[in-house]
Amino acid sequence: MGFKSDIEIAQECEMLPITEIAEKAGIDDKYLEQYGKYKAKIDYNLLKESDKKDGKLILVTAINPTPAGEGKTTTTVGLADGMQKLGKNVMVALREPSLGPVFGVKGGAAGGGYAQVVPMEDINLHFTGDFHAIGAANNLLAAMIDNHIFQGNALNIDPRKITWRRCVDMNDRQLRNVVDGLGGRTNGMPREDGYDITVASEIMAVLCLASDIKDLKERLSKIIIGYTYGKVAEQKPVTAGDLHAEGAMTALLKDALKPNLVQTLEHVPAIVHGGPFANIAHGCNSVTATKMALKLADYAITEAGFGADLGAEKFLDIKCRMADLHPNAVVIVATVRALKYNGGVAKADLNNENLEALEKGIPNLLKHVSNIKNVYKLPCVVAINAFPTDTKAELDFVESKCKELGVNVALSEVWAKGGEGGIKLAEEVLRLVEEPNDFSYAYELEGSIEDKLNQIVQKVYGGKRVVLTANAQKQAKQLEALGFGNCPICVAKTQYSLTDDQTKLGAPTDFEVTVRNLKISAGAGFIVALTGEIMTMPGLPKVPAAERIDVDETGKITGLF
Ligand SMILES: Nc1ncnc2c1ncn2[C@@H]1O[C@H](COP(=O)(O)OP(=O)(O)O)[C@@H](O)[C@H]1O
Ligand SMILES: O=COP(=O)(O)O
Ligand SMILES: [Mg+2]
Repeated sequence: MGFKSDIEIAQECEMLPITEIAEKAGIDDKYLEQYGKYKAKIDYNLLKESDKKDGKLILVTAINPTPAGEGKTTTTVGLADGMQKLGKNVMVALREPSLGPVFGVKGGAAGGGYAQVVPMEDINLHFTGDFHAIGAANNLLAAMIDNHIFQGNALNIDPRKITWRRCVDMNDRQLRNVVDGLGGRTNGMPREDGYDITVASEIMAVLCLASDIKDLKERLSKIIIGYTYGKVAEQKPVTAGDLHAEGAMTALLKDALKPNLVQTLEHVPAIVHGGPFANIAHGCNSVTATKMALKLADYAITEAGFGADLGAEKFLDIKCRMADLHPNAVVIVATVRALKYNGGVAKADLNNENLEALEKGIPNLLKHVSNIKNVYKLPCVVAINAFPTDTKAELDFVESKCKELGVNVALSEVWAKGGEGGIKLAEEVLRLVEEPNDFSYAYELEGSIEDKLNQIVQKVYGGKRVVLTANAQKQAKQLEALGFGNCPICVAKTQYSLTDDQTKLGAPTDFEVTVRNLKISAGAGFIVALTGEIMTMPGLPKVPAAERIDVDETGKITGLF
């Protein structure tokens, strides 16, 4: 259809110097640490030293997506640009992209079309080095664990019960399960090990929840890396603090702890920080980034990954609860292609008009709308993110169906038109944020781990119950005995389905969700529940996006999208 690519549009942008963006955001120079002309870090002491009243908090989530994603980041940016066109003081808070999807299937995470944050190549690649720092801290701890064992194992760590894994920010299935420490006595102790993608590391979660260096160090020290020898009842958790690793890890992370400042194509200030995925981790940008945007602007727009059953559930039940955040409105992004996908259309046929499949996919949208309105008791609007491949009949059908069903809806054309295409959505959001709301969690923290999982499965996913495997039942008992029973739960689940089976699309009911593993992220303060076949190290597709990326002699990158 001859559209400019995301990177072409981004590279055409005449960015403002980041000092001007900081000034526009009201960030005093003393809090700004420039990383070149168009990026900077913000000292989190700005939060401690500002007494400005917080602005309104808007969450952007979505229906269950196709593998390409439905435009939450794009809508977040375009909505902010639309609000700016209406004269509002607005900022966005986004996650940093991971190299996994950049070189894999989804591509970058800086938005798309005329609704992007820039400089998109920097943001999608090394940015300011935060993910490299997280990887180094994660792997320093891993090295110190194996070294402790090699040097005599004074803490009596059972190598078969080490729960800490190495990490790398790449989709590399080859590293999911490895045996290391080979080569004989002087080269370590042979054991089974494995790598997670950096965004699934607990260090990422800790960085996204920590408020300052002191809090970060305390959280890192609490990380449980494994258990000692002995029967379950006798096993003692071993922490990063037991290994005296927290100081060096904090040193590696001291700059990564500061949020990054960039700008949208229309120069709205954007704070981009932290990047956990929402299927295998908690899926939200850092608390500090969100709180800074709230402190600096009258409207802070943020996104949580994948569909509302994942990112929004964790944003609301984990992040908002831990950080005492109170959202004022929710935008649920829906697309014609994702509705058809949920209506059973194969990926290859998503560009063909199909009103019947659209209708079949609507129940997925209705389930997410019902969750936001009735479980979390928040006002919401469905943003139909218009794609160039959508036909007018399809767009009109979705909009009229929503109206017929009493669903608040606005067409969003921010990908094609930038802020101009987000004005209608912005006007509706500005109305919604003024409505009082009775924000509630899907579950209270008191109660057993199984009970909390049941409430998530029944209320948010629409299923019948959770089933814990024998291994998970044992782990639940151990975690409750260790005093972690009242932690919130971060469910690791496929993003394509409300169930734990990625082939079950639409809005299934009467299903069970099987939890195969429960692990405490004691530094982050939540329990991770692995369901179905979900893995914490994705793999590359048959034709990785990496094959289409290049750079010319002038250093100009092409193919990033
Ligand atoms: N309206 C649209 N038309 C065409 N492409 C779009 C549109 N919205 C988003 N995209 C593209 O879809 C992909 C996913 O968008 P993104 O905003 O990252 O979604 P999410 O944050 O939900 O994963 C990106 O490549 C983006 O450029
Ligand atoms: O964790 C996933 O995030 P996106 O849905 O923004 O890709
Ligand atoms: Mg996104």
